[in-house]
Amino acid sequence: MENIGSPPETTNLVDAQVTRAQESHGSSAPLIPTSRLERLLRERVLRRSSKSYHSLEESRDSNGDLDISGNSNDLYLSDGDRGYQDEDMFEGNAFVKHLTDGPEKQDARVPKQRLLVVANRLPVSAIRKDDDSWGLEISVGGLVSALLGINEFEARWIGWAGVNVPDEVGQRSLTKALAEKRCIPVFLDEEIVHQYYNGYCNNILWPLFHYLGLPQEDRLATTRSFQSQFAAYKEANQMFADVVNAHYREGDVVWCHDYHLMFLPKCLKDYNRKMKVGWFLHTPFPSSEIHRTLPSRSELLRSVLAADLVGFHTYDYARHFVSACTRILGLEGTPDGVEDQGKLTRVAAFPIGIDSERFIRALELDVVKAHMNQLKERFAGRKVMLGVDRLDMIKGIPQKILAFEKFLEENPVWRDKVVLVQIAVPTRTDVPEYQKLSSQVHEIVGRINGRFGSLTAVPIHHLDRSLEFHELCALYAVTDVALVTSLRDGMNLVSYEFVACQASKKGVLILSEFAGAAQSLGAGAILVNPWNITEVASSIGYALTMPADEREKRHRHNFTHVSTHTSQEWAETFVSELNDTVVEAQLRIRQIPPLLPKGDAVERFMHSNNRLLILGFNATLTEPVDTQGRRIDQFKEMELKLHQDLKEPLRRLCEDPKTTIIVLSGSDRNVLDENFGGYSLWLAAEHGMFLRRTTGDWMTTMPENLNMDWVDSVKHVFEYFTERTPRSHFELRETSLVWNYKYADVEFGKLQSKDLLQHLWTGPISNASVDVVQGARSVEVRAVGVTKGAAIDRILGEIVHHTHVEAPIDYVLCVGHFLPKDEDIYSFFEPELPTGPAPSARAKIANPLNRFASNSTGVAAFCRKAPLPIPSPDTRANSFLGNGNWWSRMRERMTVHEGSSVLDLRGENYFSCAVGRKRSSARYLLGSSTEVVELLKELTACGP
Ligand SMILES: O=P(O)(O)OC[C@H]1O[C@H](O[C@H]2O[C@H](CO)[C@@H](O)[C@H](O)[C@H]2O)[C@H](O)[C@@H](O)[C@@H]1O
Ligand SMILES: O=c1ccn([C@@H]2O[C@H](COP(=O)(O)OP(=O)(O)O)[C@@H](O)[C@H]2O)c(=O)[nH]1
Repeated sequence: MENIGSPPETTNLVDAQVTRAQESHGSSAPLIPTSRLERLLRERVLRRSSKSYHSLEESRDSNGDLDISGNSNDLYLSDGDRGYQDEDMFEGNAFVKHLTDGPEKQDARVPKQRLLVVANRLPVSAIRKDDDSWGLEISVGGLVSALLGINEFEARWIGWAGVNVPDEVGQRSLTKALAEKRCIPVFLDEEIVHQYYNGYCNNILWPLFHYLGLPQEDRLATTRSFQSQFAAYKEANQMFADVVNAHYREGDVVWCHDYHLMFLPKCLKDYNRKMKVGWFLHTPFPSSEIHRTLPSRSELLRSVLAADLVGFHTYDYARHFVSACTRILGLEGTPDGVEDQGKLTRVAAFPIGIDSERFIRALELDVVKAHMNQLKERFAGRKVMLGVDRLDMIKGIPQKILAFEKFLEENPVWRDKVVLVQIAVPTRTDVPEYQKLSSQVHEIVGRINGRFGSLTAVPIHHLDRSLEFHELCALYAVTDVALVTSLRDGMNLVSYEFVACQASKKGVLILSEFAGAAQSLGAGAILVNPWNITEVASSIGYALTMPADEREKRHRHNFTHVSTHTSQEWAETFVSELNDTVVEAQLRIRQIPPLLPKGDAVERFMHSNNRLLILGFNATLTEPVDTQGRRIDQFKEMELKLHQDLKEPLRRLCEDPKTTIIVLSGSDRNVLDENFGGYSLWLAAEHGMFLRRTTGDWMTTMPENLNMDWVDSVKHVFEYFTERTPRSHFELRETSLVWNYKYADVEFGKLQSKDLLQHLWTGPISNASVDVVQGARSVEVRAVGVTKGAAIDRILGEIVHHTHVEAPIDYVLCVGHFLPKDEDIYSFFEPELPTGPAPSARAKIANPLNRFASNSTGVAAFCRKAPLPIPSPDTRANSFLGNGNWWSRMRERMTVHEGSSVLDLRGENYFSCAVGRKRSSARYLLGSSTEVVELLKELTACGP
């Protein structure tokens, strides 16, 4: 497994894993890996040692001797039904062996985890023989081949049997026949198959994901419109989900496969959010620029993101997916995956492999040897070149044949010394594009054979059918040069299988650089661009004449890879990562503060006598912005406007004599004046640097000697980057500057912000007393120590000074979408809060009395003895420089005054609440400003 970035440490999880590993392996050795990487390494070692033990055990015959013939693995599809040619495909196959064996025959030492594999296609396709009798044939394709290698789990396979079964009798009998193979059918009727499989899957998603673009929408035929095909796609996915839900048992792992089932993770999680759901894509995931052309682009991405773990064959595909989520959905891409409101979907690369042993063992079988002899005889005196592909436009079959033609054209001496055997397995034959391809290939092959063939031999042997397993192994083994020219290919297992069968011949692999396999077999193969016919033709010449020692070295390299990166390991790694991801997510959730208990907040508000509401502005009291896949209207969004629905409740709260409201914002005075000028409340602009009661004038709490000399040069840097970063902008405030790249291209914006920071640090602010505050998509430069938390003590002092306090403040609600730097405001009221992000602890503070709570004598500490003087500029400067002197002095002066206290706050009457954030040091969370509106409405309902 290759993570798309460096993984975080997960010690608790690791401990659990280690304990599990120790238990299951009976080891008492101290295994204390501290990171995910260490754990994976450790598990790999354990898996390998356990595997060699198991394989030794399994390959011993009854006499205890080693049996490498493979004959002990003889398998068949159904009792008394051993006549199908394809049953040989199951030869030595781990999954089918597992499918065939009952649980009682499994290894009793370690209970296996139940795995529900959900793929469009079952490993077997059904053929109806009679009303209630069925023949089962192995399905062809890389996905089936790979998954057949799994035997570590107690697996069930859920999928479509490739046949329409409209009648109940047939459905019942097929279900029964498949149950013996541990397969569970999803019955799709003809119309759904037409729209979902032929239509949306194979006519839209498949070409798009392979960079062939979208087909023209056919407006005249409703069955060929995106809309109806997408509707069928969703319907089919829901049908798969219904079957999964019916068979799911708590603790099962559900592994969804491929582009057919992108909607499935969401359907499953909607039904049961505790289900462990993984999704793996077997095709490439294209650049986000391609994916964004798809009309249902956002819905599909969001549905996939419902999974816990999302896997791809290569790092490139994973990167493209993350990039599509950031660019199209506006979500955060992290080194671990995609984050949405604190929920992380892990995204990683898990390159698939094959069950190499199965191929190696097969070569020892007499039947395979016999096939090899026949082939050698048939092609005696000629070098054999081989292509094995489904007849699919992504496989580049015409390009391959044209390159071969060019080679023959340019190298007449080879014309009777080489043959190209092309196995083109018919596939998706109901899709018109595939029908066209078939005619095109036949036409080219005919032309070339006519041109270079003789009475006794033709240069191209083209077969429009699949081969049985033993024939295929024999063909791989006698081949001199394999030719894989996919225009795009998720992985391409044919290249792996060829390598596995070449232990003695050490033939050459010519491999398209656009196949996922190029990442793993690129070192030993000759990589080509299949579109460059000249290059492929010359590579053919090079391969055919390659010296033996070079062939040997190249082969050894690839053989090592193929025999160590098996499908088994691939599946085990994915499932083990999925298990871990779920545990990690649970740990993460525990660290997220709970939602604000609104009822409690309202109830306590109602029973209090003097309430203080501290409210942020941006994203707290403004209209929510929907970035979920919609184009952001930058123009509208940049103009901060008070939420329409908030106007009335805010007005009523302001009229309440028992409630004081402060709007505390980073925005400048004008913005606050425009929005709140008509209300009776306190405004604290620029993080509290300016303060006014709306009935009075602005006061500046800014120290007179505050050095702002840096502003011009920072402004210069910000201007420079704004000019060079389309759709970024900057705000020049009186005490700070903010450069915002929220609307710019995410990745470019991030790069530019790194560059900008470097310019700042090495230039204008290198010696200035400033703080640089990085937001999710912004960089702000402020005078040092300016934070909302640092300002609140001064603000309170001013308010106390200007207000006639009849009863002590006994209720505080502090709500905002604040930057981490400004979250010090939350802890201002509870100094015993731990500084680290451990909000769960916050909810259960042992001492309900905070710093302002009554002391043992019942007298609050925050009381005024005498009128509070406005601090001098010097003392203000101290306050803003964050040394706390001013505050301590003020507190010293605020002792008992005629027996009444100014603030008497108990822990349970304090509600700090972060809006639209998951990671916060606030006690509670609210989802968005819409929920703030609801809350304030409920508070007004309490009446004055
Ligand atoms: O089921 P079909 O429509 O007949 O198609 C057969 C399979 O084709 C695709 O295979 C992919 O998976 C391979 C294994 O990961 C990979 O090596 C190859 O590059 C892919 O093309 C498809 O993704 C499967 O779902 C189909 O079953
Ligand atoms: O006559 C054939 C030809 C091919 N295959 C199998 O089909 C799979 C093709 O997988 P690949 O990943 O190369 O491409 P896909 O067809 O999945 O796109 C391989 O496992 C082949 O062994 C097969 O079973 N019978």
